[in-house]
Amino acid sequence: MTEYKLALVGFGGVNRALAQLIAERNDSWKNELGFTLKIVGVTDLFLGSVIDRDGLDAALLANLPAVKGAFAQLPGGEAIALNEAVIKDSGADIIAEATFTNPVDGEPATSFCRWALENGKHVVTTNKGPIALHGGELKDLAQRNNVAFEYEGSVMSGTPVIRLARQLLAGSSVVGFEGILNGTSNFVLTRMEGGLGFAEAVSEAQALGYAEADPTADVEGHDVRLKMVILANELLDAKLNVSDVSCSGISSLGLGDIEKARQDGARWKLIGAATRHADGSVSASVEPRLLNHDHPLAAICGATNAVSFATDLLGAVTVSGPGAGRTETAFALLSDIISIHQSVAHN
Ligand SMILES: NC(=O)C1=CN([C@@H]2O[C@H](COP(=O)(O)OP(=O)(O)OC[C@H]3O[C@@H](n4cnc5c(N)ncnc54)[C@H](O)[C@@H]3O)[C@@H](O)[C@H]2O)C=CC1
Ligand SMILES: N[C@@H](CC=O)C(=O)O
Repeated sequence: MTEYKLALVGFGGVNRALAQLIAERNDSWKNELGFTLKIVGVTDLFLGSVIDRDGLDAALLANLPAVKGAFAQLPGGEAIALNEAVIKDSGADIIAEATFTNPVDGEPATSFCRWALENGKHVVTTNKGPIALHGGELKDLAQRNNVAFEYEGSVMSGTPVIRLARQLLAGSSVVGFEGILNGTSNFVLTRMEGGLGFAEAVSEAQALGYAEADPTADVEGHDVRLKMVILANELLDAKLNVSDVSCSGISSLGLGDIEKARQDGARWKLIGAATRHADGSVSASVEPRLLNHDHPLAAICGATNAVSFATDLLGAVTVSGPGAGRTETAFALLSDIISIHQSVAHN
């Protein structure tokens, strides 16, 4: 039976939910997936760090109080985040990176990924910064070190949209896509349709674990802009930088705009769209759009996301599913680990 040793970098909503899944389901994964997971290290700026090469108790970790320096309560634990030691010296085969997304330079997560890959460890991450800003370099580094760099959760949380489009739409010539790619802003717009104020709706999204550490990234479209770069570079063979994607968010929409749209039989949605042109160039944008009720994306409500791929051979192929959520995003990390297991087994 294969057992992968896992180190968790960042222990907020997503990696804590992964620890919970491991606590609840590791035994059943033996038969269902052909492997089990052992957590050998965890590190977090707020909670501190802990390493145990024999394996940490996943249930204990998942239920640890979220108080500063909490890992110091555990045998061998420290109140400070020894990120480098956990990544390089815990004996992990796989690093699950889920620290905050930095939309400016992707740090410190990009350095965490580099350390892991250079040291021969697979990386699974839900963090958009390293991929959107340094994806090419990290993919090359992974290849040179013969390890995997997987990031399914970086777009549409647990909905497997990257792998689906890359693998199952291969050969269908994807020429563009448009979608609702931020759970928080879609949730906020939906709650505002119910009469809730903007600020209250953002607070709810934060409490539910959907929002970024700084929710400005959600409501101003910056988060979708990173996702557009990731998807366009992955699927349209684009070489987009963040600054190539025009971007405006939903913060200027008030309850009056939402109500007016309702009376007109329409809905405001934050839409990311990308197109490959005849000369091979790709353009992409993020902006609020007024969609009539018969538009396929108009019915997508709450933290649900959807993306519609325009293909040469099939026409539009639309996928919808969770766009945010702790457990949903932890599932994306699991799906990355499954993919690593399948390629290890295949090779
Ligand atoms: N929550 C969601 O629905 C989704 C989240 N993501 C991405 O997944 C990542 C994690 O998300 P959450 O767990 O919700 O965020 P979170 O804010 O709950 O957790 C992030 C954790 O990283 C820790 N951290 C920050 N800087 C650090 C450093 N230098 N060293 C070690 N730890 C550090 C923080 O203390 C915090 O506990 C983010 O990049 C987010 O954008 C992606 C898809 C969906
Ligand atoms: N804050 C993001 C989380 C997933 O990327 C969102 O709301 O979509």
